[in-house]
Amino acid sequence: MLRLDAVSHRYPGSDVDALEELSLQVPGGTAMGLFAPSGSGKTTLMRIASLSLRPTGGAVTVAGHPVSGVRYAVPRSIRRTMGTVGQSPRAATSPRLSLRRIIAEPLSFADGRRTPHASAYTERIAELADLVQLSPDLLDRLPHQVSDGQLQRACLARALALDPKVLLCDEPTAMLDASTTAVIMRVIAGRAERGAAVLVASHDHAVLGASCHVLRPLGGTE
Ligand SMILES: Nc1ncnc2c1ncn2[C@@H]1O[C@H](COP(=O)(O)OP(=O)(O)OP(=O)(O)O)[C@@H](O)[C@H]1O
Repeated sequence: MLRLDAVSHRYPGSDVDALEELSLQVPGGTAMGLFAPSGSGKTTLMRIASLSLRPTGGAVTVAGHPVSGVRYAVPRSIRRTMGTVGQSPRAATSPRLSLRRIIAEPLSFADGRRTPHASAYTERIAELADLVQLSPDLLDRLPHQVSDGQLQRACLARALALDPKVLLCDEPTAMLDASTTAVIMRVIAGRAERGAAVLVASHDHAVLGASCHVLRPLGGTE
């Protein structure tokens, strides 16, 4: 479960809040769609929810653990239950890693390896590629050798590699065609059916409405 209580954020040097006292709760088994027009603070919120940005006010709780302390962290065991997908797969991947190694990243790091090690996870990578409908012949290509949609499928496979209990997606289908959008949103919604707390932010109401049980506007009431 993911919970945000009165979370606010003001960037240094700014005199307005990018995000103002937002509270929401995403229970396990729920896909919540957050309808968020451009500039409304969607990315700020998703960075806070994924613990990559410390809010200037309010509190975040992941799976019952309040996030706190100097490092603003949760125990590694909890951190590993969180998966994230961003809007730009190119910004989220190393250009030097094959898709196979990109998917192997969380599996490798969870096992204490310092670099992604695909050959140790052949079966799991094949299973994840199948889930996101990424054909096996693409797995040995580098990011510049595949389309944005194919790379985003690899990013989603990577986010699902450790079976996350919380899945956070910031505009996961921005710039993708309709068929890739449908696959990606179906897989994301399927994760909620398997018990995860899923939060998807998008400016596209139709995309959210087709896949999320709960829809709410950013800044609106729950
Ligand atoms: N690093 C930053 N420093 C100062 N202001 C920022 C910074 N990042 C974002 N902002 C401001 O915070 C507000 C919210 O930005 P955010 O990126 O969260 O919005 P968004 O809803 O994701 O928009 P978009 O869909 O256009 O990416 C905007 O007014 C933006 O200009």
